[in-house]
Amino acid sequence: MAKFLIVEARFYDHLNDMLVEGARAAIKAAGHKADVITVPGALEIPGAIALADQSGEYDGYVGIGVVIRGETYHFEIVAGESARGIMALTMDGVAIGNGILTVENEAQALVRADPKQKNKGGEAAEAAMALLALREKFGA
Ligand SMILES: Nc1c(NC[C@H](O)[C@H](O)[C@H](O)CO)[nH]c(=O)[nH]c1=O
Ligand SMILES: CC(=O)[C@@H](O)COP(=O)(O)O
Repeated sequence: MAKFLIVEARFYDHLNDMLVEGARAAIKAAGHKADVITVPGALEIPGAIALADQSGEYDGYVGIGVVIRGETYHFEIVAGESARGIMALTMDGVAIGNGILTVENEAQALVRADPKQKNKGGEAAEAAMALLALREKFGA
């Protein structure tokens, strides 16, 4: 059994509830355990994962969040830099699934957050578990 940490940026409660539900369900269905911590926004997710990984307490991570485009360039920064930070950690061998929605509007987010529709939270958890399985396969 592996232990995962779901790191959620709780910007939109109703959307995060669905994303975390999907991630938890996928992890439980695979026979693993999950804890959840909350950070202010998506930009804090990579740093929180890096800090948690230093503890050695977790085998893998799922980043959960919702970034909805506003009026300024900030969307590109939040969406792009949170993804880049997660990618940098995965390239360093940390098993992370990216469940941060980067969307134009709430309607797009609802479809992707809903476990009964696109279930992006569950999808991200599956990705984290797949990377952990590769780590174990390659003895990393
Ligand atoms: N606009 C959204 C943000 N913005 C906040 C940043 O993620 C960050 O917390 C802040 O810049 C302080 O470092 N975060 C989201 O997760 N979603 C958004 O739509
Ligand atoms: C994704 C964002 O940062 C966005 O919510 C911020 O909105 P705005 O660009 O209108 O300040």
